[in-house]
Amino acid sequence: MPTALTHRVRVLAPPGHRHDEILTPAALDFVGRLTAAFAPRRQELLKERRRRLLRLATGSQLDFPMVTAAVRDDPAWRVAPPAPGLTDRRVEITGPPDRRMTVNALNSAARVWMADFEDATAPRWENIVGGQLNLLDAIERRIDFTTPEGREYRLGDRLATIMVRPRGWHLEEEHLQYDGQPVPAALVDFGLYFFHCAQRQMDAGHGPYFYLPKLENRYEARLWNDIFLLAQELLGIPRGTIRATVLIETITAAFEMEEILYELREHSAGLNAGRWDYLFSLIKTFGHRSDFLLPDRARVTMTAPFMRAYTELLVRTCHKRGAHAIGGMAAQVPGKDPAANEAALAKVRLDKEREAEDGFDGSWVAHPALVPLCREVFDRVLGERPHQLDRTRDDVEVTPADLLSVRRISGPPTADGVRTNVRVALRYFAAWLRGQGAVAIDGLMEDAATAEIARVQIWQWLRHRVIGRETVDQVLDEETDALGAEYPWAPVADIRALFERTAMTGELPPFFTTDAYHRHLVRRTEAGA
Ligand SMILES: CC(=O)SCCNC(=O)CCNC(=O)[C@H](O)C(C)(C)COP(=O)(O)OP(=O)(O)OC[C@H]1O[C@@H](n2cnc3c(N)ncnc32)[C@H](O)[C@@H]1OP(=O)(O)O
Ligand SMILES: O=CC(=O)O
Ligand SMILES: [Mg+2]
Repeated sequence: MPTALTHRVRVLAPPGHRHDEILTPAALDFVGRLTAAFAPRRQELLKERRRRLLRLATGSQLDFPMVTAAVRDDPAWRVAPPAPGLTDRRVEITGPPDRRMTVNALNSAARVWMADFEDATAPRWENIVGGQLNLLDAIERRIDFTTPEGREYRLGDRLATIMVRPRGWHLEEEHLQYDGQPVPAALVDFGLYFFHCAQRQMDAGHGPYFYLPKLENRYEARLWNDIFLLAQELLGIPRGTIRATVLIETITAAFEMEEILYELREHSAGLNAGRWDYLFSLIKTFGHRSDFLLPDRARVTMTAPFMRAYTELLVRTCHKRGAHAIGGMAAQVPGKDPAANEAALAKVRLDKEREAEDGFDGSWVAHPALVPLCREVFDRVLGERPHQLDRTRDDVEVTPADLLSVRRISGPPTADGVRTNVRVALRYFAAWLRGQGAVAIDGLMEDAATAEIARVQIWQWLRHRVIGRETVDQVLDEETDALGAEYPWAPVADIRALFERTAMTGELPPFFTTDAYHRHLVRRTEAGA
């Protein structure tokens, strides 16, 4: 590599156990190079996000872009063929890369494990560096451990393929700075993993594989592609080794699915239907419009016409281009009560059956106990085939109006719906501030995406006066008290203030995570390593 940039990259955090194995001068230099090359473009794209949001708020219409019609109409291009370990993706488990869950996920019999630095991780510095260490240790097969209670965690023989999801473009990593500015969090997560594990993964017969979250348009996909090209070049890894599945989880990206595949075509591993952020994005983008008023979250299911339009278009687009279409996350997780458990499994089964029948090539589960269920459902449809890319879904025709036909399921929120959103948001915030990015609340998996829905729904209902401020204040009082009683450790005043700032203000803050990160998770030291 050319001259080192190490002196321009600084770690502003107290040294942690084994952090020096991840934050090596060479790894920091690599992240610094990516930052130098791409941070300005990221800034520009974030500005464009804000400009577009404003245009959409002031009457501009969403449509499939005219300027890229030639890309959509050209029948010739295809994405790269599936890379080793990514041909058969019928079951994918997701979760944060904490040590115990890393072993459990890899052993879960899922084909793929999405190691998540994003929706399922609260971005405390220890979680970020610790997650990288766990990945490295797992790939090196030195992660086995025994708990003080004598429980053994050992990697088995057949492990899931690892795909890493870095944080989204909106987040920054305050504990790592380049020329005195925080490094884009996405480049920290991508860069450290790629630096340490790309070659190791190739030696083990796989490769450096990623999930890319919260993209809003084709330019953001192009940015990732350029990052991949430079990263491969800097480390002497053959061009086209990286593979990435893009989550279609913003309403604007849904209008550019084909273009996103095109931009990433030599590194593409298909698209995933990230339903929770998709709903969040829809409310955030059109929250000011009364025709986008949504009812209780529990009523907005995947069978709503606009959600079906989105998933059908995703399968059609992927298969037209030889790319895998991966289904999303049913939120139900197994619990201790047998009846509730049975009901949860039945709901997950229905969800996976619909996806498999629609043509998806595999889907996500949130818990190891759901792996057999998802596999069984996809086995039934796929049989011996590794995927169903041959199902081209030429029957599907989706118009912009179909993607935006929210009005067809509208209706007023119920008292239960209001309480559930307040309760979930407060409880999730408590977990997140404590360093846990995914939790089970009342039998449902909650993570950053679902918590975002909870708080923006309250904002939207207040904005359109379908609920009154007094109602929310009263529920908030009750639920804050309940939280304090149940979790005496929780900083209830901070949590309540976070809710008020992100759900009860005139102007909707784009993400609760950016606010909460800066106020509560940053522990910067000026005299770091
Ligand atoms: C919108 C989206 O982006 S979805 C994707 C992001 N979200 C996620 O990835 C959430 C993933 N799931 C989870 O984090 C967890 O399942 C939770 C938090 C919802 C529930 O976790 P728990 O309360 O620990 O569940 P439970 O007690 O039933 O776990 C039983 C065992 O399964 C393990 N386990 C549960 N979920 C997972 C998982 N996703 N990956 C690996 N292991 C898991 C637990 O670690 C525990 O292991 P142990 O017996 O060795 O201690
Ligand atoms: O990341 C997945 C989602 O549903 O959001
Ligand atoms: Mg998401």
